[in-house]
Amino acid sequence: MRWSLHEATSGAEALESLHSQPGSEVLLLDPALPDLLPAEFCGIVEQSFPQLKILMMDTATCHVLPNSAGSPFASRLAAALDPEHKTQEVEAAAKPVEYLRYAKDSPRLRGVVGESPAMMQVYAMTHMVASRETTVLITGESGTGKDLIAQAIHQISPRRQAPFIVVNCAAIPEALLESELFGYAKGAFTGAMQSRIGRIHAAQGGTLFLDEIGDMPLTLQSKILRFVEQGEVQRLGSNDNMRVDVRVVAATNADLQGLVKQKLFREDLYYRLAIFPIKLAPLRDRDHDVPKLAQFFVEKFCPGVTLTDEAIDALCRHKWPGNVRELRNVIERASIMAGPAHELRAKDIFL
Ligand SMILES: Nc1ncnc2c1ncn2[C@@H]1O[C@H](COP(=O)(O)OP(=O)(O)OP(=O)(O)O)[C@@H](O)[C@H]1O
Repeated sequence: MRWSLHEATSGAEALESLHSQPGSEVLLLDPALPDLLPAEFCGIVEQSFPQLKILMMDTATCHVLPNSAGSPFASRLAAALDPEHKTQEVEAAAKPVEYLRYAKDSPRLRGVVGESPAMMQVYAMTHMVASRETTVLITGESGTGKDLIAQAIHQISPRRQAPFIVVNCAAIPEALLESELFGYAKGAFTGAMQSRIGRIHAAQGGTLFLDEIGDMPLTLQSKILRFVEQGEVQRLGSNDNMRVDVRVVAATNADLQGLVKQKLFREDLYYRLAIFPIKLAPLRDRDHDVPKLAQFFVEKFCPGVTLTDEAIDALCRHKWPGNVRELRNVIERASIMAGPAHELRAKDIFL
């Protein structure tokens, strides 16, 4: 049987390589990564590539560490790699226990509520990536908080003093999106009386948040790829390439991989954006967060008012197809329905 082998010199490079080689089976990890803690790295791999078996190398001895393989193939490889055959009987998969501990201790993000394991992992990953230049792709259903996490990444990054520019790719008509993003030179089209910089330029030194990236027209994607990869932008109607220093965070609720398969989204752009994916779970899968979130929104819309136990029960029973946004709207409405009362009751809540 032939194997193909891909080498990476950093955690980010390894993640990029894994994304571009779907179906990879085994990862041989030298834990001395230059950019990520091994526990961080294992946590990301666990989330994005649950099928992948990790073999951890002991850098000093070049042995594969015991208990680090989880499939017959991984065990065979471990045995073949380990001259003293120390790992022939290894069984358990490399569970990122250390990583989960790290996630539990991770500081919260300002204005972001939730203590479910899924949110703790989001906090850990946000803190991990914020200080770097890495492109981040935030995924999750509508209303799960992608926008909020994108802002948090910027707020705790070294770029926080510079602009955070949001472009909603679905909200800007296709014909205008290129000039909005890249700007235009005088005379580029009828009505272009003077040159204008685009939103990419406006984010100089800061972060550009490309929301609903799945709606980026195919015709513009190669230009976006060039900007993300090389930091170069070309204004509409101009041949000059201008260099920019902008970090990109993208978000989508679309199935980007599905769009790639349908040839509606460029594969190379997908892999470039998805170097560091952060996935937000739907609220129905983290229902422990519902009471805290509800209380948070009550404080926002009617400070000092409390939620009755029946109201909390009603909220916890709901499945929240619109996720946190729906919960926010329900509490806003309930706070109006309750009038001057000191508590929000189940009958004030319309689901
Ligand atoms: N964990 C959270 N804590 C506090 N507020 C939250 C949280 N998640 C979402 N929200 C709030 O819910 C609303 C929707 O969140 P947001 O706009 O970030 O979702 P989204 O995933 O970007 O949605 P869309 O895909 O529709 O753009 C916002 O008012 C946001 O502040």
